[in-house]
Amino acid sequence: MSVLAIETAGLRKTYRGRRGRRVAVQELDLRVPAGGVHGFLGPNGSGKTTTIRMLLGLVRADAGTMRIFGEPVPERLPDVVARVGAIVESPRFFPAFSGEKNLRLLAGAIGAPPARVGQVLEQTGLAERARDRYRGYSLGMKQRLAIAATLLKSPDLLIFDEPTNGLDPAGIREIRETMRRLGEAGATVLVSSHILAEVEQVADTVSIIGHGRLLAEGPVAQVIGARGDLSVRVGVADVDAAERLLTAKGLLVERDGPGLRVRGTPDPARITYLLARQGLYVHELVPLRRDLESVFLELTAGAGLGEHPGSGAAQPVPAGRAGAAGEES
Ligand SMILES: Nc1ncnc2c1ncn2[C@@H]1O[C@H](COP(=O)(O)OP(=O)(O)OP(=O)(O)O)[C@@H](O)[C@H]1O
Repeated sequence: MSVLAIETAGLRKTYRGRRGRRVAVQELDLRVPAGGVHGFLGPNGSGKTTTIRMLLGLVRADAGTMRIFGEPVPERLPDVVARVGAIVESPRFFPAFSGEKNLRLLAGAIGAPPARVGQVLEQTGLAERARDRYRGYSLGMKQRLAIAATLLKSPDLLIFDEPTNGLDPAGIREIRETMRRLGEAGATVLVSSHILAEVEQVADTVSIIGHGRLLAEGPVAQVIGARGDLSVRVGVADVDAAERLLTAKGLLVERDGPGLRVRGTPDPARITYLLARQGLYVHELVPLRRDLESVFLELTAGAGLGEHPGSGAAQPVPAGRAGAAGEES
């Protein structure tokens, strides 16, 4: 079996403050395969940042073990740190210098070859604006420059904590494309987020946490597919007759607006056949798949997270994505 990029077992962290103890991470077993993009998902306050900070040796764990590329951390962090690039907080750049000059200075400071600067500017899509001053950059460009900076030392593992916070849709798309390129080039990208729509399109695998515990993990398709059935939306003129007929044939049918919804992963071909045989012709037949957003809501609600105000678990499904019901496959 190949070595995992990140592996934690029984990880636990409790903060002690004036208002008592707060369990941030509990018995967390995280497994991030090497290569590709891994979404680390959970509502606000579910323990993502704490986990990342423990992995990077910025916060001490109370219990459990952690490995990066098979090396126990924080003990062996000095041995693996050269293979890890992370953006946990916004890095500082000189506003009056260009993006390129900022990266040259940084490359010199960390001993990265100067030729690397041009490469990382290309990788993050900043080459065209490389000579512009940093202070004129959009938020998305600033964030991409931060990613470029972490790429200078050619890390095998990149850790991004909520990298799209505060970005507009164009900025979000740029970051997403950058992550996808890095994952495809063979790096492991761990990206934390509470906004699933952003991660679903780019992640190969995901871990979903709530209250510091792992709720689900695996390839995106598997995490979605393992939970619940697929359904088919059926548009037909005589809805009553179609409903009676399909129900009589043992299908799970319910009304869905002007049409019907057939649940239980039915075969669309069988639906058209049954209806057409009785002269009921289908004018719409849409297989609907669940998306990660609905799985996430279900999981976090099940963990008692769904009703927390501001928990992020109750993120409204963005316009144009009607959750489980609205995604065409
Ligand atoms: N330094 C700290 N002292 C006390 N409590 C903390 C500290 N840092 C985090 N916490 C608490 O630990 C819990 C987990 O927080 P954490 O920041 O790890 O979650 P998160 O999933 O990254 O959330 P977000 O998406 O909001 O960043 C929260 O309840 C938070 O209030």
